[in-house]
Amino acid sequence: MSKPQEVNFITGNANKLSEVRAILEPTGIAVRNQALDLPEIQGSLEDVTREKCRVAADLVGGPVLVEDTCLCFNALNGLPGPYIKWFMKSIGHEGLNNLLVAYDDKSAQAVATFGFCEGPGHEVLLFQGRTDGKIVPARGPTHFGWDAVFEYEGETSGHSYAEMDKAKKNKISHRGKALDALQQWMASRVTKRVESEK
Ligand SMILES: O=P(O)(O)OP(=O)(O)OP(=O)(O)OC[C@H]1O[C@@H](n2cnc3c(O)ncnc32)[C@H](O)[C@@H]1O
Ligand SMILES: [Mg+2]
Repeated sequence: MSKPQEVNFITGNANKLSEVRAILEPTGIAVRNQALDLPEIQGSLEDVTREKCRVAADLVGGPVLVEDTCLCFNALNGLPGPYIKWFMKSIGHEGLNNLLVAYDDKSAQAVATFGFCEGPGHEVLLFQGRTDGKIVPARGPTHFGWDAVFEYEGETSGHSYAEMDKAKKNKISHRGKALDALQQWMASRVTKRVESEK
């Protein structure tokens, strides 16, 4: 019998946690949580997550899952990117729109990069998901970060993330896509373990 699947998701963000639970738990992966304040270095999206994950594994002394979210404006060569949290805090939804006033190109990409690490000293594995959209004046509930100013650019475009119901957002979101990749990797790991136990 293979062990039940579980991840210890290290985040202080309750909205992220509830999306990760809603996406992973129906696939049979239980999600535990520890809210630790992890350092977020300057660097590429991948570097930020890799370092966050390495530190989390050291602090916890066991397997951890972390995630870092970026919002990249194409007209600004990818900025604010990993610094979106600080931009949101200091200039808010209106400020994010104002950053693009001088440009016709309002397109943006939401990027989630998850890092999984077995424990201290182990390699960090990355799982990334990207969703295209554009920056619009805020529409819909404003309780989760920049959800209200990110308009999804897919089949059901015309809706901001905040205007979508959760199931819909999770299906097409940067986070949903990254977790699909994580879940596939976890499933293949179980298959390998079962084979090796035969
Ligand atoms: O503890 P951690 O996991 O680091 O949680 P955090 O809130 O610090 O999150 P990040 O460092 O990844 O910063 C990303 C910022 O983007 C926001 N954010 C993350 N995912 C989002 C989503 O799906 N929709 C809207 N805003 C989001 C989040 O609230 C932060 O302000
Ligand atoms: Mg953070």
